[in-house]
Amino acid sequence: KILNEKRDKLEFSKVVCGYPLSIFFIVVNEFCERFSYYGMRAVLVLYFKYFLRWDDDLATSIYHTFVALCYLTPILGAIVADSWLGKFKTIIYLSIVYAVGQVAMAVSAIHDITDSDRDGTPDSMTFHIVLSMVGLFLIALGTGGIKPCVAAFGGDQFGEHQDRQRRTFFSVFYLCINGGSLLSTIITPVLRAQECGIYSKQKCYSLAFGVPAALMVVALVVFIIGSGMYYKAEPQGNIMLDVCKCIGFAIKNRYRHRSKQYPKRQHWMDWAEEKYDKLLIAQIKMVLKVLFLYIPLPMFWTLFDQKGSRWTLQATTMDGNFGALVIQPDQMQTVNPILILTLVPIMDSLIYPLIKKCGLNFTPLKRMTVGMLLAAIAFVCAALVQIQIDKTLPTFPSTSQSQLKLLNMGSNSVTVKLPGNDALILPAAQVYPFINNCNTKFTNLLPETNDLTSKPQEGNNAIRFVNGMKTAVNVSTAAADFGLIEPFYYSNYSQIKNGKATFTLRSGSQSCEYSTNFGFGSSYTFFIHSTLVFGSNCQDSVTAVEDIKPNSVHMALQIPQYFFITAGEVMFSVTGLEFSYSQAPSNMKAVLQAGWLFTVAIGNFIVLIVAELAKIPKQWAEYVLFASLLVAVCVIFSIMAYFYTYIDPTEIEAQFKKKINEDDEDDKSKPGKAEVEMVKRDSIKCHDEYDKATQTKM
Ligand SMILES: CC(C)C[C@H](NC(=O)[C@@H](N)Cc1ccccc1)C(=O)O
Repeated sequence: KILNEKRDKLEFSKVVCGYPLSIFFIVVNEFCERFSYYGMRAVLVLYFKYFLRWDDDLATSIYHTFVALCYLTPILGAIVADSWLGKFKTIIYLSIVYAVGQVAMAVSAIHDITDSDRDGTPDSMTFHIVLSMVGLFLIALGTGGIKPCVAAFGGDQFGEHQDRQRRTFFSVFYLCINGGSLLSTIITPVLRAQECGIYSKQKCYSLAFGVPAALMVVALVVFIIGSGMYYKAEPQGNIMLDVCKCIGFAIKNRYRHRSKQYPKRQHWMDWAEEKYDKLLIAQIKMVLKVLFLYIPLPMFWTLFDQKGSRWTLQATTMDGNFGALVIQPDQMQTVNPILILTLVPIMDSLIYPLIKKCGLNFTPLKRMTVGMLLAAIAFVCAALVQIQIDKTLPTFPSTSQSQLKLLNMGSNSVTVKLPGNDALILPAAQVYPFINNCNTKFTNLLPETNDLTSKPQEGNNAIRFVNGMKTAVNVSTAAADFGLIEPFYYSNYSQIKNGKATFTLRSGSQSCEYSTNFGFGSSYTFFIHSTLVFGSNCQDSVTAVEDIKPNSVHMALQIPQYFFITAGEVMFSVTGLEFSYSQAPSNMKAVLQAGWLFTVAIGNFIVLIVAELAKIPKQWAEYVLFASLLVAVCVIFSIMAYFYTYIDPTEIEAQFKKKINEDDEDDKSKPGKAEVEMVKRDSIKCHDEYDKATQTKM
């Protein structure tokens, strides 16, 4: 039967350069699917915030819940595939669900549908919220459900002696994931920035969701085109139910025979032998061994997934000016897929063969251990960068202090005497920041509200104007309106992006322009002199007073941490994907892929919990804490890995099946008591063969 299976696999698809042609359809499907997923994800928070008008907290919570759900649903997909529909049908049905979800998202983002008064804003937000939540649920079900199936289905296309090709397939598969995600994270934000609409023009979220929806349909069509070439392993009944029942029986039976009079068995699962097939017991042992090894793995993902949160926040306090190119903080994340696209081929064709040539046996579990260490190094790099950033941050008043800023609006310097302080000379048009304890009282000072207590967000610059003229002045730019500023009063802060900004100062029908350049994360108070003459150049009549310095640590300093985390990802994730396939019994390939993805979900939950619980005041210390935790987990993992013995599930299954066939034949000729004895003998023999097949250690 096994030999037939092997022959079948090769007969199903044409072979090109030693690879089954069917693989082409699977990797193209993965490319389009990841484009669809990451493209939609790239604009999701902005959609929540600006289209559905949710606040930051709600938008972030729903976003993380959605991501976590996408890594929990693989379990569902895997059970359906391995026990009921088979991988092929599961991929088809869940891809349809997925595409419907993406279309629902695109439709939910058409503001014209409920904009009956045609003012550009939806009139029934409930419609858009409900439709988008249904859409997200279907997407989570679809993307998570097919994820373990597509990888395992790809692995299934290879024959038993195509280990090398199968390893290369998993690398190419990973390249496609990152190629798709890289393209979409660049393209969909551009689509979102377009304006579209029937009655009124608004930011085009429907297009930003519509293109990923179209790509998901393409993914489905490509997968169906390959249909005739795939090797489709049949599902073997409700395997998960059998597994649970078998484990339950083994535990119960062990408990019933807990007294010392009963001889011990090699493995606690052997207590299921009275009722269950030896092959099933052996398969469960294989799965449990791998799942046990997975226990420390979520810690890697905990660090890995902070790229999107902590590291992006770190980038907002850095300078993204790369000469001709200005990088926004969230665009730094694209460094990860770019590095994947370069590192995977380098590792596969250079580093791993070189290590092999040096006579070192760089086994999958060793690679994963090194991957974890590299991720820890990435966090040490992040901590070092953070220390540099902290040195450039302004000092803000603590909770027991207050800050006073004195601005000399006159044209001469003045002497200021503050209670309990020496007199100071304040030059014209200058600000003097003064931090004092709250119990010091100042009188006769202009009350100032809404001053900054932290660096401006997202690399923006916080700008305000102080009017030193005797007439009210209106100030505006293309990006912000500061409104009418009364004489000797100040405007609120407005957020201005980096680059050149031109401000128009207007009084009645007269106006003049003032231009200046901004970096990232600065704050300025622009003081309008009393001497300003409208109609002339007002460049010399406005003084920029720097409240907070622009970010001076360059974003390029984040590249080493991205390099190490991505090198770690290549060693850990690409290897783990293949390891989960190769160590799984034939009827539980998708289930083990889902187990692997489950470690990603747990890692994401740990990020949420740690972010809430561990309120470490210094960000660099938090990075060091995470790095240390991963090193500790890595030590535990390497010990566990040392005791792990690699198996060849196909060989073990073949031996068991052979024995069962022989037993069947013997059954016909030797019924009765002799048969029981022989099964016992064979069982011992099978265990010996199992042991022989599991010789290689870490
Ligand atoms: C976490 C998943 C198991 C692995 C995989 N993700 C990646 O390969 C990331 N490098 C992709 C990426 C793209 C853009 C920004 C950050 C990460 C997956 O999605 O299957």
